[in-house]
Amino acid sequence: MLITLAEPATDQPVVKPLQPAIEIHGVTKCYRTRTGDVQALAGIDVVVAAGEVVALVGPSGCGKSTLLRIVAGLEQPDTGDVRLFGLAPAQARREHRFGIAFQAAALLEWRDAAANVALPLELAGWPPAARAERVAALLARMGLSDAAGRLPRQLSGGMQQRVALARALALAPPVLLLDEPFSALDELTREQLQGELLDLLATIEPRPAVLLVTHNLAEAVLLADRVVVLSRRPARVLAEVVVDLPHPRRADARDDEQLHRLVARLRTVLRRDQDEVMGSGE
Ligand SMILES: Nc1ncnc2c1ncn2[C@@H]1O[C@H](COP(=O)(O)OP(=O)(O)OP(=O)(O)O)[C@@H](O)[C@H]1O
Repeated sequence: MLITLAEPATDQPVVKPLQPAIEIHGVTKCYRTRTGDVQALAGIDVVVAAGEVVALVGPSGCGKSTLLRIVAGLEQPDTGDVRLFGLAPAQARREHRFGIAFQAAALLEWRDAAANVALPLELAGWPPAARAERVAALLARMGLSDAAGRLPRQLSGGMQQRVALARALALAPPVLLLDEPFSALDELTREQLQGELLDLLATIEPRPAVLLVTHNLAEAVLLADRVVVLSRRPARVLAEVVVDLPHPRRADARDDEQLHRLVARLRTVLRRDQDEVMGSGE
């Protein structure tokens, strides 16, 4: 079944069909700390097409979240340029061009599930009746209708992440930024949510472009159309691997031999990078 989570927004400019969803060009970032400079990103170029799912993988601390935060306009790059459908991140945020979800669901603890999902709609000035209808549809889509009135602390970790995803999707953004959305969950719940995200992406029309940060290689391959492999810090792009598993994908594709082969390929790229560092005596 195809569902339309996209509400016709009156003030949303038309998106040109061939325009990339996300363009990251020559982005560098250095954090200045009391104990010295931390060079996080060393010239990153990544382009994500409309409707494409791209996973960013790399060693712990290499700069994946930094890059995602720069795309979201939460950090400024030192050099380089980021555009979402041609807009700078701050403008893209004002125009509700992206939704974002993090590892910790980051829900407002005093608001129930429905009110958390409603937040972006409130900020965008939706009238109460339209808001309520939209929130009910989103909660139903995430299997959370019975939990609408519960506070975050009354929800399991998986349910909290579902609420966070529903909130990120509330304004039907054409871009979804996901930073380790499932990594705080136990393995079974994580697999369950991966399956739900696959279903969601297969049924949302039009499909949003997704930039997904994960350190889990199997998750990257299962969910993404393309995996961008970042090096150890300062991060640069080591490889881009196209995931040619068929669509629509189901969660049981995780047992697919082709998936395992792709994971092995990613691991080889990362290991080679690691070995270079060891070889250089660092
Ligand atoms: N605000 C900050 N100030 C100083 N250093 C920072 C800041 N944010 C991140 N860093 C440093 O920048 C580097 C990249 O961090 P980042 O969180 O982007 O990596 P990551 O690849 O997402 O890590 P992980 O996989 O462990 O989540 C790390 O060395 C981190 O300690």
